[in-house]
Formats: sequence, C-alpha cells, structure tokens
Amino acid sequence: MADLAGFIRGLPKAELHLHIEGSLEPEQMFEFARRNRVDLSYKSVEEIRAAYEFSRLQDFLDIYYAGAQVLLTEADFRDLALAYFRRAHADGVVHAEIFFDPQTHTDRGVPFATVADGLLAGMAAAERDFGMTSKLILCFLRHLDEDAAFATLKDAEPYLDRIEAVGLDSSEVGHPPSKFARVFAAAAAQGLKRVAHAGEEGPPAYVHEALDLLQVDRIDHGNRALEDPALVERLVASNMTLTVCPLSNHKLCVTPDLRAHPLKRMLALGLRATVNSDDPAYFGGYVGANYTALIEPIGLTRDDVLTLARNSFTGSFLPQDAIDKHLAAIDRYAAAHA
Ligand code: HPA
Ligand SMILES: [Zn+2]
Repeated sequence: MADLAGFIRGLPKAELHLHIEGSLEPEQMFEFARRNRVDLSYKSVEEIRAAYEFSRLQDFLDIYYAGAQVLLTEADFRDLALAYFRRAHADGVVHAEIFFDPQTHTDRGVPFATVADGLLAGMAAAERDFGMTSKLILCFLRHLDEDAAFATLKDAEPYLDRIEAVGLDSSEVGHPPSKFARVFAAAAAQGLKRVAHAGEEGPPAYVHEALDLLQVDRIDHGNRALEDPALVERLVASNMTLTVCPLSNHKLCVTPDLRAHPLKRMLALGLRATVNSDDPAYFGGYVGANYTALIEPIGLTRDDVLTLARNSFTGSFLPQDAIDKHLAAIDRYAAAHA
C-alpha cells in the first residue's frame, strides 16, 4: 500500500475538478485577512480546521463562501492559484482545469477583472515555474438566478479567449440544470465548453437534464447516476467523463463510509471516472490523497490507478496531440515502475 501511494504520487495526472477558492488553506486565510485588514471570526488555524465538520453540501458552502471574503486583490488570486499549483505539482499533477466562482467575488464588489487577471497570472507562473498547463472554467452559482448568470457571462466577455468552459456549482437540490439552459446555450454559442455538477446530492434526473438541456462535455461528481441503469448505459455509450471526488464525498456525507465508495463500481461499469480533490483545503487532501484514500477501503489497484490517470487526460479539454503525449508518459512511467 505504501508502494502504491508512492506510485500514485509520481504518476502524471490531470485534475479536472478543483474549485480554486476551495484550495484556500486556513494559514493563507489568516495571511490574506491580515494583509487586507479583513476581520475573521476565527481566532486560530486550529479553530478554523475544527469548524470543518459537515453533514451535507450546504454546511460546507456556508463556510466556503465566508472564507472567500478574505480574497480581495489581484495578488490574492494569483497567490491562491500559485499555491494550489505548487501543491498539485508535488502530487504529480501536470495539467489542471480549475473552477472559479466569479459571483462570490463580484457580489462583494471585487471586479471580475481582478479575479480573472489574478488567476491567469498564477496559471502563467505555474507554467513557467513547474511546466504545468491549465485551463479556467467559469462556474455559475446555481442558487442565484438566471439573470445573474447572464450578467456574469457578460462580465467574462473580454476574457472569453482565456476561459475554456462554463460550469455550474453551489447548492444542487432545488436548483436543477434546467434553470440555466438558456445561459449555457449562450455560452456554447460563444464557443465555450460546458460542465455541470450533477448527481452529487441531486437525483439522476439532474444528470439527464445536464446532458439534455446543458449539453455538457463532462459531469462533475455524477455519483447518483448509478441509481439509474439506463443513465449509466447512456453515460458509458457517450464516453462521458465523471469527475469524482472521494474525500469530498466522504466529508459531505455523500458516501459517509469510504468502503461504500462507488469508484471501483464505476470503472467496472465502463464509466470514464476520474479522481479529483474538489475543495482540498476543506476536505482534507489534494489529488494524491484522494487516490490513496481509496486503496484500502475499496481495494483500489495499480491497474485502477493507471486507468484513472489515463481517464484524467482523455477526459480533459486538451488537444488530442497533448492527450497522446501525456498517455505515452503514463505508459513510460508504468513500464519504469513495473
Ligand atoms: O462540491 C461542490 N458542490 C457544489 N458546489 C461546490 N462549490 C464548491 N465545491 C462544491
Ligand atoms: Zn465541486
């Protein structure tokens, strides 16, 4: 098991489900609060970590949006992104497609450009310093209304050449994909790819809606799709990528016991599942930890790990020649560590 953890760490991987605001570590939260003179209700890093006990998605979201209030300047967003890339690089991530939630910031008076310019600067620094490639995915907050999503898409117009896709996150139940069908169609017309959180807490019907009404290129989470055999068949037949997040599932009680985690079942069904960290600062681990957390509970094997890493590139938005290059690097790594 220790050997497999080492194998995982060195294995080239992509991360496809990472909320950059969810990589804000408590130490950084204090640092940004200090330099921006923002009052934190927490007195210590320990007190913050102790608050990270969640029994459902909304418990987490309330704390996650409060934490994001320390992010104010372009330098904050650059430093946040660069710190994530440094940790991901140490975990063998060579490519990351990162979510950001502009409305969490614009609704506090932080301009869209401050957020986007900072994140893009962090992405450029990661390419320069670590050779990592990355793409940006703009997420709409689904608890807000369609008009707010359209206003955010409008804010993004000057950046559309540097934004790969739109996504959909925040409180799932009660906010079905259908609410955003028109704004996703507008994003598609502007050349953006589409992803959506679906089937994390919401029913399989939301996954159907994401496919039918949002025309998504990937499903984020998708766990509850397993309740609907016809949906599973559809996802397999269309080679749909699922961005699964084991430690998130555990911490948010989607899968309270990791021994019941569906990842191996997903692979056995032929689903293109990937492993990702979601909000690593809140859920207890970066992408490597999300792989290793499943070794013992569900008997994740070296072959499973190789399949998951291959899926992470096949399911990415990289051009085919780059995907082929990364798949060849995985083959070389596997041969060298046979
Ligand atoms: O796991 C998540 N689900 C929904 N919204 C989110 N925003 C950050 N993380 C999440
Ligand atoms: Zn997520």
